[in-house]
Amino acid sequence: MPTEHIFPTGAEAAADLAGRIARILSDAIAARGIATIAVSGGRSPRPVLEALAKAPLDWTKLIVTLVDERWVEPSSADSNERLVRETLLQGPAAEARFVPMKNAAADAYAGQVAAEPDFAALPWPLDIVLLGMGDDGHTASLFPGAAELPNGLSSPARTMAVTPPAAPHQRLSLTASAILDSRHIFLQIGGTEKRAVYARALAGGAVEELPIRLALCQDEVPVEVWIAEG
Ligand SMILES: O=C(O)[C@H](O)[C@@H](O)[C@H](O)[C@H](O)COP(=O)(O)O
Repeated sequence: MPTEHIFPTGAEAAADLAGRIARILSDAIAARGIATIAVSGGRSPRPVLEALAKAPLDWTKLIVTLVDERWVEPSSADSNERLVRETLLQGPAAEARFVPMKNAAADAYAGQVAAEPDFAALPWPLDIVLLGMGDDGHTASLFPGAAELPNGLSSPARTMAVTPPAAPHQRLSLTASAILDSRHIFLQIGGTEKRAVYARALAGGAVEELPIRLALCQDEVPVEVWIAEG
């Protein structure tokens, strides 16, 4: 059962989440000399990443990567890499080592072949995986109905390529096993629709129906959820 942190607004939830992330990363650096975080894209993480960038961390000891990426140029407004560079990797935080997902391959499938060694070489388990969730219950780029979903849920690889059934761009994504090879999973949700999907996911059922269940319906990795009521 996840630990829930409920706030009236998204801004308050984001500020609290950023503080929690900073404390865990600081403890990881103190304990192991290095800390790793994989962050999601989309709209929700922006205020968290902007607040985290201001945390007084030894950024030279931090590895930042992505939970998933749209197969677009990093200059694209749809790029998760661009989101991270514009929000988190600013000021002192720009000293962090960033491991991108997008590479020069023509598509996400060739891109996955090129990216996998870089992700396999990360110091697993990751300290934090920051997830979001779509209204369809997807997380990362593990989309219900995607042809690649069964592989994404079972593969021992760290990354997978996927063509979402109803979202733009091919994607590169962490697999379920990579997401679960972490010390902390944090999920950020807000709004009525997502809170309803979250409640359905918690009630149990097939992970293929609501892939967020891969994180919510397991007891191996501690999961905390930041819920904005507004
Ligand atoms: O690349 C992406 O789109 C994300 O990684 C994706 O999994 C996201 O977390 C959800 O789609 C929620 O997105 P919002 O935070 O924008 O609602």
